[in-house]
Amino acid sequence: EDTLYERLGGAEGISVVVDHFIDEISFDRRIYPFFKDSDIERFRNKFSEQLCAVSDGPCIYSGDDMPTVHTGMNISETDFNRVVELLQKAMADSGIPYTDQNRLLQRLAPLRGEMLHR
Ligand code: HEM
Repeated sequence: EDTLYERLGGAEGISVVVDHFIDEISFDRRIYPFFKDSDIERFRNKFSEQLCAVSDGPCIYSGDDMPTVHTGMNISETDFNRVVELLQKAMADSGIPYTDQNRLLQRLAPLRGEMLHR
């Protein structure tokens, strides 16, 4: 059986999704302000690594933990839902099938409590 990582297209597939995701963020009036002073190359790198790791790919996440990263941002449910929507859009635009989109989102969902209202 394929791993979710393989179903997403491996490193190449994830890199396409993350490019689309960063594009979506940069055009989004609600979410862009959170990122305006961020090092986007670092974000690209660490977020890709995290997607690889949670989808059972050959990566070990080397970024900071989720509470540390998102503390001080005061992220609301609406902000969180919007980011999920942008990631969904990025996956759809990358040709990831709907069921695989949902599989990935299900694996990220448990992290929600680590970033809200901090
Ligand atoms: C499931 C949802 C999310 C995941 C898996 C996630 C994951 C990550 C990861 C892996 C990083 C990079 C960490 C590092 O540099 O070591 C990061 C950074 C960041 N995230 Fe999230 N994130 C999520 C939701 C959100 C939301 C909802 C917002 C804001 C609305 C947000 C705003 C940011 C910002 C601004 C950075 C850059 C921080 C910096 O400049 O140092 N994230 N996130």
